[in-house]
Amino acid sequence: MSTEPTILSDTAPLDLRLSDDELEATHNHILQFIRDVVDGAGAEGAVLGLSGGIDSTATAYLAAEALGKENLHGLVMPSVVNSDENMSDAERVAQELEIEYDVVEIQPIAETFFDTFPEAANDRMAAGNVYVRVRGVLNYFVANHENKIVLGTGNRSEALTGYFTKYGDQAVDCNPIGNLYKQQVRQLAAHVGVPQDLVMKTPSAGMWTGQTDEDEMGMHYDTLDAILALHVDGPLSKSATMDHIDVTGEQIDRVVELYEQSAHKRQMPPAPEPLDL
Ligand SMILES: Nc1ncnc2c1ncn2[C@@H]1O[C@H](COP(=O)(O)OP(=O)(O)OC[C@H]2O[C@@H]([n+]3cccc(C(=O)O)c3)[C@H](O)[C@@H]2O)[C@@H](O)[C@H]1O
Ligand SMILES: Nc1ncnc2c1ncn2[C@@H]1O[C@H](COP(=O)(O)OP(=O)(O)OP(=O)(O)O)[C@@H](O)[C@H]1O
Ligand SMILES: [Mg+2]
Repeated sequence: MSTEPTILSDTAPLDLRLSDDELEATHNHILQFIRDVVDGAGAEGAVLGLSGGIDSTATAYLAAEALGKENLHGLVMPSVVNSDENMSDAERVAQELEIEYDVVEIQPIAETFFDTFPEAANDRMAAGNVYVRVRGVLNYFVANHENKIVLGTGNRSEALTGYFTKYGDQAVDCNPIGNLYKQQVRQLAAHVGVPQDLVMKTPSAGMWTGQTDEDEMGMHYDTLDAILALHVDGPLSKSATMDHIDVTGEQIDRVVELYEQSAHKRQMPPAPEPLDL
């Protein structure tokens, strides 16, 4: 088992960290994946949004290594709901990696949407999703122009719970860390040299002031990861899961509910079956 000491919380019900060999194999697999997607698209590199959070930071480190720093373009896109700390961390990541980056203030763009439907502008979720979707449009604006692909930063924990904005941060060409639970994203990030303060930063979708993933989902990522790995992805029944790890039936039910309610986000938009006319 890998020895990084600070990836797991003290109360983590399950240690999902990869062994050193598994971690290095995963690292190389993701580097190759990024190169394959870019080459397969005939593209000249990649664009990604930098939020100062661990998912985009880890993805940026991996992509800079896979593609070369000159082929990665970062967009830092602040609005009134983003903390200055996160935005300066995002710039710090770009500067540390020596990649090209732009800071694009998206508040005026979002305000145009809010002015169009003022009655929706005070709806925290609807308005928050506007920020997320505006970022997606800008990522593709730059990518189209520069013959680059858009790198997603989604991880497995988010994908299985639907914890992303449909056609927002999920509007991407690939998700290099998409098979890693959050705990494993932190582990891989530390492994590729991401500074420790970013590795252990509190996750936030940055859709409204003070939002954190764990408050909104109602549980710590280490608990979520454990239930996903054993019960949603894995074969253990609810009772067997409760026998194995220190989680409640309510927590398991909540995760299953998130998983089932978000099925539509993991599929292409459905259409009626063709009629046999
Ligand atoms: N059964 C169904 N079949 C087909 N479509 C269905 C549907 N149920 C809802 N929908 C559609 O989906 C829409 C709701 O989905 P959506 O628009 O995504 O919005 P929603 O899931 O309500 O909100 C997004 C969630 O993702 C979180 N998030 C967003 C962005 C980034 C991050 C992060 O971690 O950084 C987290 C955010 O905090 C929030 O909890 C509905 O308005 C409807 O259009
Ligand atoms: N202000 C922002 N500027 C640029 N990109 C952003 C911004 N906010 C979010 N994003 C993009 O949206 C993605 C999804 O956000 P998400 O919060 O899930 O990831 P994160 O911020 O990288 O990590 P964490 O989940 O730990 O906060 C980010 O990884 C980033 O690519
Ligand atoms: Mg974030």
